[in-house]
Amino acid sequence: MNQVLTDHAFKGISFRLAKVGVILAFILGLAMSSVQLYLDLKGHEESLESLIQRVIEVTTPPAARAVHTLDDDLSLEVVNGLLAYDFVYEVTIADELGSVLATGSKPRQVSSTRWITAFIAEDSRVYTARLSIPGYGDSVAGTIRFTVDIDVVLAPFFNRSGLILGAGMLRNTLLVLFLFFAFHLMLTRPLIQLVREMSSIDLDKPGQSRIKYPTDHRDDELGELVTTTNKLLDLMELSLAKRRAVELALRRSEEHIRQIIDSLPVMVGARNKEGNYIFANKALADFVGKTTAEMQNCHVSDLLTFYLNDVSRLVEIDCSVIDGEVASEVLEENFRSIDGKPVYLQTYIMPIDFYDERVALIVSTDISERKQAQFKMEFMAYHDALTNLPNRVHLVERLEHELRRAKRHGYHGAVLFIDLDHFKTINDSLGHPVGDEVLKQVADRLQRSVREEDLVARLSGDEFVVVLTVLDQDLSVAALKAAEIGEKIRAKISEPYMYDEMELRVSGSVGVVVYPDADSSVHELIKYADTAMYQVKERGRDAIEFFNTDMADKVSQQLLMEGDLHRALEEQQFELYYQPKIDCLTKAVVGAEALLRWQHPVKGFISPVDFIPVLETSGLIVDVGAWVLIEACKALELWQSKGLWRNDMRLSINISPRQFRRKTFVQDVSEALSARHIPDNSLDMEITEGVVIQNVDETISTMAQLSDMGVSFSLDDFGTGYSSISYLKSLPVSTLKIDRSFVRDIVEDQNDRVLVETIVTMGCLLGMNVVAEGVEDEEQLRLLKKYGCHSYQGYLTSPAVPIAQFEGFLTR
Ligand SMILES: Nc1nc2c(ncn2[C@@H]2O[C@H](COP(=O)(O)O[C@H]3[C@@H](O)[C@H](n4cnc5c(=O)[nH]c(N)nc54)O[C@@H]3COP(=O)(O)O)[C@@H](O)[C@H]2O)c(=O)[nH]1
Repeated sequence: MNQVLTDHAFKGISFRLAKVGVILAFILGLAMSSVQLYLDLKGHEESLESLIQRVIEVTTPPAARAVHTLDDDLSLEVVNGLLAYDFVYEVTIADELGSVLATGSKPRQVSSTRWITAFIAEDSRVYTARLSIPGYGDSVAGTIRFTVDIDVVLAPFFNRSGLILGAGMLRNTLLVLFLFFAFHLMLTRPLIQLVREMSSIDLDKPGQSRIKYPTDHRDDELGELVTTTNKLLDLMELSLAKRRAVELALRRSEEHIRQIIDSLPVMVGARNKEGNYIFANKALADFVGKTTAEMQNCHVSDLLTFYLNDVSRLVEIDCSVIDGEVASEVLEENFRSIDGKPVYLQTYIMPIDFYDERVALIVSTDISERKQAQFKMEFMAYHDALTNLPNRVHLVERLEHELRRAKRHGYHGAVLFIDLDHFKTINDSLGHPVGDEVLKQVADRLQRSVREEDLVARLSGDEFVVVLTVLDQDLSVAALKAAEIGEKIRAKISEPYMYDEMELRVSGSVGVVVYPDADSSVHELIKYADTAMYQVKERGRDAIEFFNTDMADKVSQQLLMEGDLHRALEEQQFELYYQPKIDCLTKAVVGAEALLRWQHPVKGFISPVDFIPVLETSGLIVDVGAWVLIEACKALELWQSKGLWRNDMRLSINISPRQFRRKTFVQDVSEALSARHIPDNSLDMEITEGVVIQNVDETISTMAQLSDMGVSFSLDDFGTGYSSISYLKSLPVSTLKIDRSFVRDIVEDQNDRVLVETIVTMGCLLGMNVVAEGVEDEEQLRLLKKYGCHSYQGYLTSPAVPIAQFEGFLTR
């Protein structure tokens, strides 16, 4: 403590002020003393000169006399007289010729001030006076010369100067001491007290600490300092309270944000450029099996051990995002969970400033379910749901690849088109589950019959395609091998199938085409194999047939027609003809069927029997069917406006299965109906059993929606297909149409008569209208009337005719 005080004393303001005072006093004292001494010195100089003058005045007359009289004694007396002065130490009297008459000297006094005298004046000074004798004019009789010791002359000056300087020093010293104590008492001590008090302030509670006023300093600057300091303490307390409140709010908000981030179902983390996690939310920590605290500073490579991609690449991406080389990155990350399941994350990486560091913010979402669904969809897009075999899309892609490969390497492969014979019978008689089981077993047998590098695909229903890749470089050897494998496949298909202890038998018709075949495309190859397969069917089924040139002609004709049909739609070569439907009893017109006609610009009229199947296979039937719908509505509006159409009449249009299955079909019909002012319930749609049995539930739903719009349904070609009462009951069908193949031979063929009668009875029992088509003569009509058939259409009354002709018919 004493040391501190001593330190304070010498470093304190009092000492420094005293020091400054002393230096100033010293400088001032020195300056004043110097002036005073200088003036003193000048005074002395003047006194000396007047003394010397007086000495010369007193001494020269006797000295002149002594020279004049050559009186040595007198001269000596004068010399001794001068030496009597304490400041004269050498005297010489000489005549006019310079001969010394008398001389004298005395030793110089020892003096400590002689060096000062030499410094401020000179050591000695020589005076010479001319000696002249009164009455002899100005003639010089001789000279008297004496040397003055200046130090002796200045001795009184030195004495007084010492006194002045000593007194000044003493005064200054006393002044310093006084100032030091005064400053110490009045300034340093109270300041030290203030410093002590300030050091003892509790900085956590500045408002509770008070600085005391030093005694007798309440109203001066120190008092002011204390008052200001106390106010400052209050302000500090206030700002501390505010800061604490802000900190608390910040902490709470941080906790809330943390809670929110932890509750997010997405994984949020932040990694620095070294790949260390500096933040992780709960979802992320859970994902890697750690706590959020444990995640801190963990390196990405230590955490993502079950990561299936390249971890070092992650760090590279982080760095490029942090350095701003890329704005952000979206990755799909692939993991394998502990139980071996694949886990997919979609991860966004973007830069953020996290405290004082720029890091990569990682936000990952688990997209495993979406990915699985996507894989499933991708699989479904390329595979058949029943057999899991590749579907048509897959087949086309793979065959394109194989075709290119075969052309490049100069070898041959083969496409086998397989269709099961009478498979429909199994489906119809034993039900779809049995049919499905057979199809699965066929798929299995096909796969077992070929190599792994070959492809087995299911096109639709009971149609399969096998691609035999890399058979041989020689065409005939390749064809032979294809025939052998085709035969093996056919034999395998013919083996019995077991279902619920039932033995089922199915055969297969196989069409084969060897590729590459000229410049045939994949679609052409499939078509060729399909054509060859049809050839087998026509020749009696359960065999193999290779595609040949006759078939090629047929196919190319079909392809040509496809092109013509595209143009026909664009160039409006189609026309609708109308065939009246007649009430069997009253012969009144009860409606009509709209039938499509095509007038080819070169080939003339082409039968729908030839072009409708091409429209179907090419998919053009959808656009053409839409055109038919619009044209029919237009006609209905016209007839309504002309008063030709009665409210109980219906116009039927044919709807192809492909058109009916369109997702937008209901909407297309709704738009077509609302675009025209047509009578309510005037449109009828003829659908075949093929439409219905593909998906009964969906068909019922579509039909129900259309029924709500006033559309009625007729089941076309009834009797040629499934003809099941079970689905007839559940369908909103109002009319059964007896196929013209049964009407044609009704007069001659007992079986057809029975069949037609059964259909009519069944229709009546179900409360449906029954229409017979293809009625060409009165006998057929008579029988139909007899069986209770409601109406008919046929050449007996009118074939399908152009609209103008039909309008004439309606008018009549
Ligand atoms: N999806 C669509 N299919 C359509 C459309 N227009 C016609 N078709 C279908 O084409 C097939 C052949 O039709 P078409 O050559 O027009 O034959 C129809 C009649 O002309 C014919 N018919 C009518 N009366 C007689 C007759 O007394 N004798 C006889 N030999 N033939 C006759 O029958 C056909 C009507 O068939 P259906 O539709 O089953 O009532 C045919 O399958 C049409 O369906 C279309 O726009 N879309």
